[in-house]
Amino acid sequence: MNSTSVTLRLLDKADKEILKLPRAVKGALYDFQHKFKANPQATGLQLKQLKGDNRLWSARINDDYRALLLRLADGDWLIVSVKHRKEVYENLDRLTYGVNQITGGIEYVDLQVVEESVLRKAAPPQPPTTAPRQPEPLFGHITDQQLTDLGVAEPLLPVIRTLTTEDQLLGLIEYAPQLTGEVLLWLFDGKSYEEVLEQVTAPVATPEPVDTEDFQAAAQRPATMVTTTDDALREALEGGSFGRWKVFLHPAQAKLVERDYSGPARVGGGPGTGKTIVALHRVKQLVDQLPPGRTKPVLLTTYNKNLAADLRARLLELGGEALLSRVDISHVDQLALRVVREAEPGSNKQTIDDNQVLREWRAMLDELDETGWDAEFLHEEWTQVILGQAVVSRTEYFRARRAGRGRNITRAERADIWQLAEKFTQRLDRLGRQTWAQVAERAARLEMEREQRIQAIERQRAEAGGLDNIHQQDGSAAWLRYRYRHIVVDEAQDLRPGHWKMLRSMVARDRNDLFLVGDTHQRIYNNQVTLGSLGINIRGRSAKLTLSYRTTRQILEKALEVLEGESFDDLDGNSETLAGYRSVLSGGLPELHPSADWAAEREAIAELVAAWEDIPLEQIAICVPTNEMAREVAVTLAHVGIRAVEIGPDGPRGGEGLHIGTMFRFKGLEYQRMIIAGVSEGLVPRQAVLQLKSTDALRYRRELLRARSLLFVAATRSRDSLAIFWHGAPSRFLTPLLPPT
Ligand SMILES: Nc1ncnc2c1ncn2[C@@H]1O[C@H](COP(=O)(O)OP(=O)(O)OP(=O)(O)O)[C@@H](O)[C@H]1O
Repeated sequence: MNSTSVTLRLLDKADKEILKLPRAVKGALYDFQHKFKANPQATGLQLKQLKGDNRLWSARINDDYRALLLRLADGDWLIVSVKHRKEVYENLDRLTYGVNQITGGIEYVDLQVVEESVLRKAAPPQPPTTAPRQPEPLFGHITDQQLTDLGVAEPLLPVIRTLTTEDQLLGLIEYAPQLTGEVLLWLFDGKSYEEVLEQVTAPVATPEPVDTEDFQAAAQRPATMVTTTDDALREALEGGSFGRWKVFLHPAQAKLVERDYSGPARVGGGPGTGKTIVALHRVKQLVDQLPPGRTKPVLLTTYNKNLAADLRARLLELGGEALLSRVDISHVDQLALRVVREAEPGSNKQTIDDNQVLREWRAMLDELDETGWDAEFLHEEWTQVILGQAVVSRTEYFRARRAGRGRNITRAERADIWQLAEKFTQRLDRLGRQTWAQVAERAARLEMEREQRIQAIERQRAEAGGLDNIHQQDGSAAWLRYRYRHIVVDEAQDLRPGHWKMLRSMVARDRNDLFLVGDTHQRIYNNQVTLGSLGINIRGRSAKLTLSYRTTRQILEKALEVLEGESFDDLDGNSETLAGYRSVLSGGLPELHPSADWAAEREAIAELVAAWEDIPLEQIAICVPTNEMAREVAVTLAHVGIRAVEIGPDGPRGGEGLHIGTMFRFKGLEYQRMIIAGVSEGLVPRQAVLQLKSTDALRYRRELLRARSLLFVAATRSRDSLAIFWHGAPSRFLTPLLPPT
């Protein structure tokens, strides 16, 4: 057989089995796959068909272990399992495989293994006290036909019928195909057949009719989660660093990554559903389709520096230096600043953050002895209405829309605000400072002008029958063209209107131009936009991910309660929900820790962290409402010898230790264990927000929503466990989590 024509793939879940193998066997498996690809018929491999089956084969890894392989076609093999020699032939009739009729993906089930796993989780027999009650089957209300229609693997139906406890169900799910697990858990959580069909099954169903005998076609479908790359297999064998996300995309994720979009596309979805993962794979997909070159035609951007650094690290993991060399990774403010500096090379203005801007507003109001307006209000009005709508004159400001701004203002008040805003702009200019909102708006204007020049050149070129007119080019003599071929945006919910206008003008309006991922439930910077009005039309190209890979079901349920009663948008003026949002991960309920006062709360936190001896410190994070509280917790921890590093705007400030910071800092991050501290009334939300209730009802609602979203973001950073601390009265947001009084 020709060695180059042999493909060897590894089925999802087989890699999990492999991770558990003894070290020596892993090494042998690595050698095995090389030998197999070179020549499956080599005598040492003892490749043989299993009795009574035309597709299942076994091959020798070493003296004791065998690989079980499906022969998909000539020279096309799929490893479905690795087993001890003795177990291969014992329960042959219990090994089943097939093509799922709904997803069209290949599924492999070892009934023996599933049943053992269910049994391990079964409750020990109870001593006969009173007449034992027959436990209710978990899925008595659903027919076999319904389960198969939902995509449950048929061979598992008899075992599913025996399930009576959640533990048994979790035992089954560990070894069942992915979709079976998702469907069963969602039904177990009380969702109806129709809901599951719509939210779990339909998104992964294959549109074309499935030929269940065509294994080769099935292997190509996203629902068959396989890896063929050597690197991925090697990493799996080495354990530890193996990132499953690099290889086994969920079919719903894969569809979004691979699709050809006729224009801008958007992917939403709750925390931990893999939006960032999808964005990274999308970048790779786009680069793979470009001709080779030395430029960076793809932009990957996100909200802040810390997150951009994280994207860079993950993209490097996914595609190595070759991929990185074609991608510009910048956070969106940095990008805007670059554009502004390019246009004003001599300028050395200092760019200041929101806190500094507010201090400047206050200082100015004090100097003017102006008590009629508060700094926060003026800052927002200036940023969102004046800068946000590029208002340049008093007359324009009189006409400007103030939707969503809360209290109405009279004409006289508008005149007053305009005057203060002008004074403020002059003051910043005089001080040699600018705000990030100003930078974003300037960058947007510059890029829009640039785009107009490009379009004018293109028009002229078209008129001249495709010939270039050198005089139309940039002063630098470089060809003036769009900065990027494709733009991918993470954390899209927090970008400002100026950012969007800038990005829109940086890429030609073409297929696959913009790809945005984000979750408006996690919006924490009050930058609500309607993309359509900013020239970004996502209609018909919007999708949602629903399966969380990070947060356990128990934490997810509680985190969602924090948001109850609020409504959210889809970045385009319509509403969006987290319907279908779920997890197949299971763990403990969030722990609740009340204390009498702040000092006692800090002691309690230190005590809990000290008890987590076996957890690496970098896998633990504590988030608190204010920077000062972060410092105070760090001091208390230091007293008991626990090192903490603060997360600043650019990420952790050096050194090793657990991470500590305000809730804002945890956007986009994840930890094994998470502590949210200081969740007291008056701190979450801040007292100042509560005071708005009587003065500015709309702003009050907006700030309340933002505070909820912050808590939601914090709560969904944890993979395994979440502990919530407070002192005095608990935050009003915790009410649904507290036991009824
Ligand atoms: N297909 C997958 N296989 C394995 N792990 C995955 C997969 N997709 C995502 N994950 C893991 O789930 C976690 C969350 O993924 P990611 O950060 O992309 O989610 P997100 O939707 O961007 O979250 P957030 O909105 O909270 O920032 C990560 O640890 C990631 O590695």
